[in-house]
Amino acid sequence: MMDLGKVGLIGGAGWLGGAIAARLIETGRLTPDRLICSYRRTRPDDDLGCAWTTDNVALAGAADTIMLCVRPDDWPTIRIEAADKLVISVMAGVPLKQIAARTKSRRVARALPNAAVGIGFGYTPYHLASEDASDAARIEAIFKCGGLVDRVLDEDHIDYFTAMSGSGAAFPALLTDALAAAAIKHGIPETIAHRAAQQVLIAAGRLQETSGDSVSQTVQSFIDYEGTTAAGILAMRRNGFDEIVDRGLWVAYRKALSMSSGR
Ligand SMILES: NC(=O)C1=CN([C@@H]2O[C@H](COP(=O)(O)OP(=O)(O)OC[C@H]3O[C@@H](n4cnc5c(N)ncnc54)[C@H](OP(=O)(O)O)[C@@H]3O)[C@@H](O)[C@H]2O)C=CC1
Ligand SMILES: O=C(O)[C@@H]1CCC=N1
Repeated sequence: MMDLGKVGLIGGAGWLGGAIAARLIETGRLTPDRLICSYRRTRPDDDLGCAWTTDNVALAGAADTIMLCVRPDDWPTIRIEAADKLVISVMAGVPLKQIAARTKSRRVARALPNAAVGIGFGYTPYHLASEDASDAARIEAIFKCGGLVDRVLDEDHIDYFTAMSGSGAAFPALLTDALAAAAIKHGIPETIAHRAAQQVLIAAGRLQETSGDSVSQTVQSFIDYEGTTAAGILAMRRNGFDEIVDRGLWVAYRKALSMSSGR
């Protein structure tokens, strides 16, 4: 197993930073003495056993790999020097050139996990500025603790994935909520409608995982059946379902691009 050295998470007390920290320890990928996390206001009451600090400069000095897990709005307040260290940002929108300029590191990467990394079902695309194979292996070793990982060669694709897979359960939940709302409108009691819709969502993920089919094949097999589901799918598509999803992701992607001051 690759030795990751010391890993420092700036913003390790947050939603995503906390999920990554917990996963690194729970899977045994890092021993607690190899993990340093920083917080701003409140030290989390956790049982990870890692070191906690409010001093990001000290964290950057002690860590071999530094992960930036603060909100894009807080990025301007982070002043660290990290020459020769691997710096991985999970921040939405902040471009690599800004991260390299601010940290003085040439070993910079962007990764875009989603919150499901905390339960090992995340998806993390990453983009690395250099061709350094050992840095790529290091990034993959970190994020494979939390699910699937892919390298993308175009930084713009990280911004697109910020909107798409970065939203994690949000868009499937949105569809599920719409299913429940439609059933409620039809007169089905609220608790039953939500219970039914939620079970459909959970089963969809599990079936997809075990069937070996792609989602396109799943949709097509229902269309080919030519029953009630096919009628519903075709009506949703005729009414702009695909265009609405495409438009929503485009707006979220543009929002990601707008989240950094320097672009
Ligand atoms: N949540 C998600 O699913 C995803 C998030 N991201 C990205 O990950 C980043 C973090 O998001 P998320 O975890 O949701 O946000 P949170 O607000 O939950 O966490 C951010 C954390 O950073 C802390 N923080 C801010 N400034 C500092 C500082 N100077 N030193 C130490 N800690 C600091 C905050 O502390 P305090 O509470 O005290 O302000 C907070 O605990 C964002 O850039 C986001 O775009 C990317 C993909 C998915
Ligand atoms: O909603 C957000 O801004 C964060 C970043 C990517 C996914 N969630």
